[in-house]
Amino acid sequence: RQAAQTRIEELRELLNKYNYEYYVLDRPSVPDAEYDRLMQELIALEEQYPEFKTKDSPSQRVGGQPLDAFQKVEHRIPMLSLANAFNEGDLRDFDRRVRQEVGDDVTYVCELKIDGLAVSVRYEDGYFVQGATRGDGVTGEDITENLKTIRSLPLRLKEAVTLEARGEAYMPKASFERLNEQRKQRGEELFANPRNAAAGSLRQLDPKIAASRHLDLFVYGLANAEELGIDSHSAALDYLQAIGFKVNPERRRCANIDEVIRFVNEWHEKRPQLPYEIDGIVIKVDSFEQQEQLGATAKSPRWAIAYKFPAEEVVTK
Ligand SMILES: Cc1ccc(Cn2cc(C(N)=O)ccc2=O)c(C)c1
Repeated sequence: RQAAQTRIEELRELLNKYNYEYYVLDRPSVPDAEYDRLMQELIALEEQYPEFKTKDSPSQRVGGQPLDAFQKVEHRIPMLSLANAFNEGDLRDFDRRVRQEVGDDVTYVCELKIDGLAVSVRYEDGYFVQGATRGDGVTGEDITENLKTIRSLPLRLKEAVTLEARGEAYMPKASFERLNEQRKQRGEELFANPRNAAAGSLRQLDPKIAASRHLDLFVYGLANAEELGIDSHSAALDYLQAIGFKVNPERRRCANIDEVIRFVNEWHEKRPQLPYEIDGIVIKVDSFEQQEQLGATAKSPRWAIAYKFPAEEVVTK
């Protein structure tokens, strides 16, 4: 019995590591069959010794019983929405307003705006405890069970830290094409785009359906960064990556708005090459002190803006 508990702990650590290598680093160190064999062993041992099953066990990712309804969740820190920019002039106006307030010594961070569903994920002592949709920014829906099926979401962080992260759950283009192909074969209604498919998948009460949709997640913010002594957005992103989250690598610190505009144009060009859809670029003032100085309107922060790409010309096949 003691041997079983030790073996279960060993398998749990090993499989969590393999998940991280495969889904976060995109660099598996073992063949899929090896992963599968070990997962089957863990599931069998947890069946035999349920008392040794823990909430960070990778066996929790295949989806449990369907829920009757989603519970409501109040976001301790509201999830703000971003004002939009549609052209270079809007970006220069944003930059002028920022520099009028905080002076010319300002650094921006540019990130790809993933076209998915904004979610909030809470961890206590390093363990994933709850995940919710954005909802209206203050009240969202508890989709913890569905988020557990996203393999790149760590069930346990590399540090025993209590935090709330924000991210975008999305469906990669390849998963979207495969899913619509399947639905077409079954004569079911097709999803219009990956964003709708991701939203529809996370709104399923049955987590086994969410698990079958191959969703993914990029984490892009830390709601309680300052509690953790972090002083800039770029430092928050590096920290999130270091403790085990999947953070989008195509981020860049820019010393001025001209560099921001170069980044925006570069990714407008390169957008079709990405394995996921983006609908623009998010630009944030990097320093939290300067973010504080700029503050927020009732709806959105004055220290960030979302540059929206024109809707991609859909080539109807
Ligand atoms: C049968 C089977 C098992 C696992 C996987 C994918 N995969 C692989 C690994 C791995 N190699 O470290 C880790 C997690 C995981 O989900 C596939 C595609 C098929």
